[in-house]
Amino acid sequence: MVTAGAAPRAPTRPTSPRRAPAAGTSTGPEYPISREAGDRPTARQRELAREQRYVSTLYARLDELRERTQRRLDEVLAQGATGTHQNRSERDTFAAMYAGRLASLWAVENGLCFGRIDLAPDEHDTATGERNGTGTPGAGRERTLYIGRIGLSDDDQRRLLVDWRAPAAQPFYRATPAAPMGLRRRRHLRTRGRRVVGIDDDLLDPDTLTDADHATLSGEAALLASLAARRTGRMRDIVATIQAEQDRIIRDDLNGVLVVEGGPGTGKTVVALHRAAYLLYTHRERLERRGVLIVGPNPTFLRYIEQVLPSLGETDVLLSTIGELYPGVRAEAAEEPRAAALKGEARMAEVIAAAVRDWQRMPDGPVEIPLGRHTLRLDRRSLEAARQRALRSRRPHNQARAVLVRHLLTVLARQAARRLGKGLIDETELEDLREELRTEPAVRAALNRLWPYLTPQRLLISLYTSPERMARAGLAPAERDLLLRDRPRPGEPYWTEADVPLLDEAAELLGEIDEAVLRATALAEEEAAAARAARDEDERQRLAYAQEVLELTGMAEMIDAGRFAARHQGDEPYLTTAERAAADRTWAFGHVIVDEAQELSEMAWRMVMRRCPTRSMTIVGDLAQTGSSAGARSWADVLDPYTAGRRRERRLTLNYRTPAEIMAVAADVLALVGPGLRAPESVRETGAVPWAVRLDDLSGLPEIVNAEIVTDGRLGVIVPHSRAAEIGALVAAKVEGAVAGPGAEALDAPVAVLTVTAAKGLEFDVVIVVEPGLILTESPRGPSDLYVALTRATGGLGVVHTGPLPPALARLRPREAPAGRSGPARR
Ligand SMILES: Nc1ncnc2c1ncn2[C@@H]1O[C@H](COP(=O)(O)OP(=O)(O)OP(=O)(O)O)[C@@H](O)[C@H]1O
Repeated sequence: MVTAGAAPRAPTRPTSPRRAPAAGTSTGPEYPISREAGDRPTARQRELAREQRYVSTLYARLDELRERTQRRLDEVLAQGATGTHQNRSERDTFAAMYAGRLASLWAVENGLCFGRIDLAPDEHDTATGERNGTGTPGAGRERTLYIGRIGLSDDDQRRLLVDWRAPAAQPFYRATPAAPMGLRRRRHLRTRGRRVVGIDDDLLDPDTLTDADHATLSGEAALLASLAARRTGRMRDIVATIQAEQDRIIRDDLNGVLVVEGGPGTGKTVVALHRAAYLLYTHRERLERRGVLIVGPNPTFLRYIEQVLPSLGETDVLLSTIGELYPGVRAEAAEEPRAAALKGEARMAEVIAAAVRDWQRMPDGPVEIPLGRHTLRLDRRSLEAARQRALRSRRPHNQARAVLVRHLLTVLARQAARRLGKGLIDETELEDLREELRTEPAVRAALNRLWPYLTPQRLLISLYTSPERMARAGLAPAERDLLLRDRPRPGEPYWTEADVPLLDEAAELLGEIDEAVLRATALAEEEAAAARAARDEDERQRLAYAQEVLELTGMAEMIDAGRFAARHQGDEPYLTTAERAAADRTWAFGHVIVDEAQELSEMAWRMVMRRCPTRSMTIVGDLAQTGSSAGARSWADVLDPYTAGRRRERRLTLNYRTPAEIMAVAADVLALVGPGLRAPESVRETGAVPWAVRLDDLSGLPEIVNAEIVTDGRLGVIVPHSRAAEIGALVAAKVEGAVAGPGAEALDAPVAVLTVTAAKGLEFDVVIVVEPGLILTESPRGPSDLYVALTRATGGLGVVHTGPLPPALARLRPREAPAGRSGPARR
């Protein structure tokens, strides 16, 4: 997995996941008849032992493949760094291939096999389109296929395990009693490490139930156990429990724009990630070459989801925020939401274009160039003619400069010839004179002033620091005030997330500058300092990554991290597609997935669409959760300009995260977002009633947080933006292990204090929302923000407030404040 703006991270060796206690039966919309397991323990144990034998065979095969791959890798590396360039590059390619394969084989250790389907006699061919399965062979008899994270076969090409993405596995996710797709039974295998610890069966043809079948019936147990499991701070894959409505989206066609809408917790993110894995599996060749990009709302969210794809065996996908999509720029500065909203408006494209044109204006009077005893002169007409030629070339600014320069050098050369007393000169003499003049410092300086080389950074800095330039680019006085800034100061972050699409837009209009020219025109001080800082950080991360990969693949003793990292850096076949794409602004991806897509501004969409000219995209979001004032109000508004109205829309309707008790509260807030909006239906209840505590002041908050901490789980304290620093400091000081603010640390901490923006897309076992009244009123999208905050919990929800409780939260059950903290709870 590669994260943009940072060096790629190595897939990590999975650790043992936390397992949920078995859950009881419930009736879900897509699930067939079910009964509680365990009433015939002996039959059940026999079944467990049978499955254990099979699963052990699979792990033995996995071990064998790992050993084999490791041996091949060792052989390639043992050849050493000798031979021709071609030999070396072939060896590197093989080494990369084996190292990648090895990483994938390690990544599937946990939950290697999680399911099995039994096909009714003679039905298997039509149901699966597959020639063979495993288990009992022979025509006219029941066939069994085991489903797992990857496909495995033995040395005679007999299939042992079917990859969950293969067509043969589809009935495992889609079959229902009404449409059994040839299945008699679907079995979920629960494993701990390599041990099979549980079996849950869905019988799709109840008429054929045998006595032994009764022992393992349990229906939705696998799903409910997974939903009730404690959160670890990292998203897990759901490969064992994908639901039918989700599976249809995961396996949807690669081409065209697919929009997936759904309320909070409906699995949009997790489905999008499984779709990426499915598409890579099904269209491997196309997508491996062009790559897959996943855009997420913030770096913390990307850390939250980054393990999902490696756990599905896919490590070569680029994860990026909008702010990280411009190579070499770190968008780390904060800015006022109003400024960000303005920068996000589509008309900024015209502003940037006007800002470029502003640099292409010619002076009103003539330009005089002293040259020894003579002075050459470019009059207004020649200047304008040169400019028109450059514009007519339709090349980007930095390339069109060559057209203008050539024209003006010709004018100057003719003039110089006349001054030197030469009459008509031929083409060769003219060329010689042009080249001579080109190297004259005075000529170069004059041409540079007329049409300078521009980097996107220089263009934007010159715009933001000059009200005159902003006015000429079409910005109104109030808008200029909003955007006006000082020049960058060394060591201080300058670029904001909303600047990135503008830099990208500018880069399109300006075009590349020759490397040599860039060096010669010496970057501005601050740009050079920023570039150096970025390079040092990249270097540090690259080394850390290299070390991780080497350890993972057992190569650490054969090659040092520095050399490995250097090889990654160069233009070597060793670079993965995602790594190459991350470094190339103009890379066109084979498929782009945008998560929390409602947050993207119009300018951000322009940038994302440039990365995906084929428009093979999955767009995932919920308009009711839009928090950014630059975000979307309708999909048609943001997508029609690029898709000509052609897009497929799918809806997810069930909420797997938030229990019904919490959704009832959230639904009242959703009504404030828009009348008629419907919250998704929760698949479970917990019996825990959401509560509210009123305090006189927030000094009592840490005590409440301490009382709610979940053993081995995660608690999120969600706070208003304007009070984030103060409340974060208070909780971090008084609650052990609490972390204030976003970042990987917040994900790993037992308690994280976050704003709604930072908590977007995340989830916690328990959530405490602080000062909901302020969250509602402090931004124009306040109701959406509060809706997002309330729907982050998988278990408990509490609200702590000092002012009156907003009427929309009337369903919360009032709770006593801790003794001495305030009087009795009141509304
Ligand atoms: N089929 C499933 N099996 C097990 N868990 C699931 C399933 N579908 C979703 N979940 C779980 O539900 C939770 C919510 O999923 P996810 O974060 O993808 O939802 P979302 O629609 O993106 O939510 P939001 O819009 O609020 O960010 C996650 O913990 C996810 O693992």
